[in-house]
Amino acid sequence: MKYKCLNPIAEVGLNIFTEQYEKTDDMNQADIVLVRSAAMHEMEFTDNLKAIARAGAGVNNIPLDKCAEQGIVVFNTPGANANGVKELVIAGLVMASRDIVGGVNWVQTIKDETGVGKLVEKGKGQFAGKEIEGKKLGVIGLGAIGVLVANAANRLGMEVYGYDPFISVDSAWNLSRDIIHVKSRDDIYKNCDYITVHTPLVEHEDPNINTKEMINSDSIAKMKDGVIILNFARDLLVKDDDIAVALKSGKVAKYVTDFPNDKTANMEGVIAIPHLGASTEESEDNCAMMAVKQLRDYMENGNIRNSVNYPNCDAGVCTTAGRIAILHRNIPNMLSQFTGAFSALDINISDMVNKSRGEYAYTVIDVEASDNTEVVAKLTGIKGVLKVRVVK
Ligand SMILES: NC(=O)C1=CN([C@@H]2O[C@H](COP(=O)(O)OP(=O)(O)OC[C@H]3O[C@@H](n4cnc5c(N)ncnc54)[C@H](O)[C@@H]3O)[C@@H](O)[C@H]2O)C=CC1
Ligand SMILES: O=C(O)CCC(=O)C(=O)O
Repeated sequence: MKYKCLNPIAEVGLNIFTEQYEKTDDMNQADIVLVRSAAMHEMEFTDNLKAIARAGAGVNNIPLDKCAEQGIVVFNTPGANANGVKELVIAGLVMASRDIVGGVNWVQTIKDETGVGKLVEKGKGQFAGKEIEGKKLGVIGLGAIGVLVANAANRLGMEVYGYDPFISVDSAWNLSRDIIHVKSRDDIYKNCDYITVHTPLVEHEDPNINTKEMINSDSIAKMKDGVIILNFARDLLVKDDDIAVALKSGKVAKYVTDFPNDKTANMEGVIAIPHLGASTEESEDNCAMMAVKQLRDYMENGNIRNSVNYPNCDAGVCTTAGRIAILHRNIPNMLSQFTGAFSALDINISDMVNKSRGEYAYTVIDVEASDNTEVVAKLTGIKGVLKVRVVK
């Protein structure tokens, strides 16, 4: 089996591949792809491609529907880089409150003069700031990162407000009881001195689901004067032109972004970090290991864990002679056609697992026959079947 890495993937993860797996530079030869932030929307995928693993959380660089249509399972690695991002968000809170960046840059301008120590004591007043303790922080999106940020800020003495209409049970369990749970984004906007966004980028007509450009002139108008906004999620969550106006007027005191672009990189009042949230040894290792383990389980057993376009499915390890995995549409009458195809060829089904997610479904069938070439051809011809894999 061949794998291609579209971005550098930590060696400790790639080492989990056995000798059954071989690295390729040719996308057309790849059975599986590992990716971080590389843009995949314009790529064409061959029938050979079976799975893509995003070593990270955000999957907006991957065409999920196109992949699902081609029977390509897309995985991500939820939570594996959350601590790395949390730590940088805390740094962002402090950097936006104390002019650390301005001060450090200023020292570079005086470093060759004599009496630097005296100059520092004389000039440091221009970089004085505020403390974060006692201030109000609003966290929009209480997933793996948002929960860690909320709890850490709370431990640093901030009063933390959290908003997430789709919060998972796990996140709810992990959230400190001190976090003030609010029911609308507006409650965050009107109350908080600092606002940090930790949602995926979602474009949707329902404004409660949509996150694209959720920070815009309307939402900013509802915020406190001098608010500080942090964006370690995706640049398109914030409308750049609106933040520019708000920074100029002082309505927004600072905008900290991990996603500088042509506009924000040149904006006064912006602290621009070059997408370093997950760039730690630990996060990169965690993501790579999780991605490779999930890919191997899919390739070797047909199991799906942490997919973002197909249902999760655990069929365990196959103990019979053969295992066939079918990626198909979630429409009526599929299972009866599958079992009919096997019975027409007199093949006994030992076990079957069927799972669905939205428009797509996944069926794993264990059989007592070891040569399943004929039944695979039959299954492939069924309307609504997107891909058939012989796992064993
Ligand atoms: N700067 C960086 O290097 C990194 C950035 N990210 C970005 O951060 C985002 C969040 O990452 P994780 O916390 O790991 O993901 P996650 O999936 O654990 O959490 C996302 C949370 O957002 C919530 N959410 C979704 N739509 C919402 C809405 N309309 N309003 C409020 N909450 C909403 C979900 O319910 C979920 O709890 C990722 O999608 C990615 O874009 C993630 C990792 C690294
Ligand atoms: O791989 C990276 O460094 C980017 C991490 C990220 O943005 C994500 O996981 O969503």
